[in-house]
Amino acid sequence: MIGRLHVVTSADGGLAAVRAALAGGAPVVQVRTKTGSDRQRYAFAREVVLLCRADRALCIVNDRVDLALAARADGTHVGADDLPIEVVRRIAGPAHLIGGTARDPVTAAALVTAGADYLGVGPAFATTTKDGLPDPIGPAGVAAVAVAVRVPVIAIGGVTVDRVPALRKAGAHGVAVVSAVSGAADPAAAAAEFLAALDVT
Ligand SMILES: Cc1ncc(COP(=O)(O)OP(=O)(O)O)c(N)n1
Ligand SMILES: Cc1nc(C(=O)O)sc1CCOP(=O)(O)O
Ligand SMILES: [Mg+2]
Repeated sequence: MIGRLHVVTSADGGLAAVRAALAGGAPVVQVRTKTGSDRQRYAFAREVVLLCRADRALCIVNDRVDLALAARADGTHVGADDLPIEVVRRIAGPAHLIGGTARDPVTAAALVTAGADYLGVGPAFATTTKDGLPDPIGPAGVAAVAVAVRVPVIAIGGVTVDRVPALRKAGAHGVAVVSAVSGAADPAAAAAEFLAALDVT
């Protein structure tokens, strides 16, 4: 089963935050880059893959299965504007982890049928990290998806340590966070606090 804490890299986040999050015990790091040349994005992803390997953590690349495969990452997370999950599966093969973004149960079920190994579900709460998101679905929206699928649900969007219990009660297997870890003054301590809240020791 995939890890319960997915630390997503921040737009301005470099390797220092990734190193610290891994030192704090993060089991999964998601490389989320939206700017830069493919060469730069590949180089960053590859560095994160190597850091994750050294700490026995998984590395997942957002949006781009080509970058994920080039960097030898463990998986790819795709959203509504990215390649369809069945295409990612065809390209990447059966061992590659594939996550999909779902905001409602119908979409969630379709993504699982298409081959998603886990779902990122949100925005659970309001966030300033990403523009253009729909209204937060809250723990109730996360629960609606969680009961509809049999793959792990990872809640994302405005997740803080204090909000973890409500999300776990809603059926979330885990959480994905950008600002609360990658943007924290002490990402190692922040990751460790999340893991404690998630009952991962
Ligand atoms: C775990 C997780 N869930 C959802 C998302 C959002 O992905 P996506 O829809 O591809 O949007 P961007 O992150 O690309 O803006 C995610 N990254 N991780
Ligand atoms: C990247 C992203 N995707 C979301 C979605 O709901 O699809 S919410 C989000 C931002 C999460 O950042 P933070 O932990 O700082 O709120
Ligand atoms: Mg994406």
